[in-house]
Amino acid sequence: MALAYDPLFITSDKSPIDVPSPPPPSMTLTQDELKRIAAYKAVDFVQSNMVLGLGTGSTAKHAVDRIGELLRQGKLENIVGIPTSKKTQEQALSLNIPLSDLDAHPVIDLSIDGADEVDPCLNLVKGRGGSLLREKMIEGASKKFVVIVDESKMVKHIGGSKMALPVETVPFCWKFTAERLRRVMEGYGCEAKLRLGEKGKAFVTDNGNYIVDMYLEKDMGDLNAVSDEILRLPGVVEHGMFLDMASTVIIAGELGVKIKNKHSSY
Ligand SMILES: O=C[C@H](O)[C@H](O)[C@H](O)COP(=O)(O)O
Repeated sequence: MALAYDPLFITSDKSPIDVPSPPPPSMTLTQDELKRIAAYKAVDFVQSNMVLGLGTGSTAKHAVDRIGELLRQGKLENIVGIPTSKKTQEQALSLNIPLSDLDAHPVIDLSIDGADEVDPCLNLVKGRGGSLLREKMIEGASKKFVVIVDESKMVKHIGGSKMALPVETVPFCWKFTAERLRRVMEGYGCEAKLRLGEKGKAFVTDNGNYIVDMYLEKDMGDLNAVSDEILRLPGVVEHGMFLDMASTVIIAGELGVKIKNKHSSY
């Protein structure tokens, strides 16, 4: 379905316009509508003949829907999608988006995906939906990585939402790994909890692993140092901090759409 929304304005970090006049009260949008606006804007970057990383989650779902719609209408041609999860794979197949994988396409033109947190340097937290490993592999292999969020995802620092920073771990002795993780991050007031899925059992990722969610009280400061320490733990597969990976972040808010590009000052 076409989006019946004409953004009141679009600002980018190349534009000096940052504080537009507020929309009329009747324009109040739901969080899902904001996600869809950001997603549709990102799909403007898609061109025919591209290899695309297809993200996972409630925001990326709108982008995948839109790509399927444009393919069906013949406005896009010869697209190859690389899905970041089994769920996105199913969605893309249902929309007849041709699919492949990183083995066949080790370089991706453009990936579009949501995020759980975005900090002022465009570092991200991802994986609250459980798909961080495939996302990191695919988005890390992308020439351009466009992140789509509603404004609620913007934080002052990573972990700032006080919600989970996910870490994918092997199931073998997960408690041991969770405790090692907690110790690595205890200086930031960290709690580590196994993510639970259906019927109170451990949530299992697409890769057959578990997720330990880290809840932080304080700013971690040097994210690269913390990342290195986490990745050095043998039971850890990957964590949900996506550092210096996003090229562009599209933020949809009540007052319009804002586009932030990597390495710009704002
Ligand atoms: O594991 C899930 C992914 O990293 C999602 O991209 C992230 O959680 C954002 O999801 P949503 O768009 O549903 O907020």
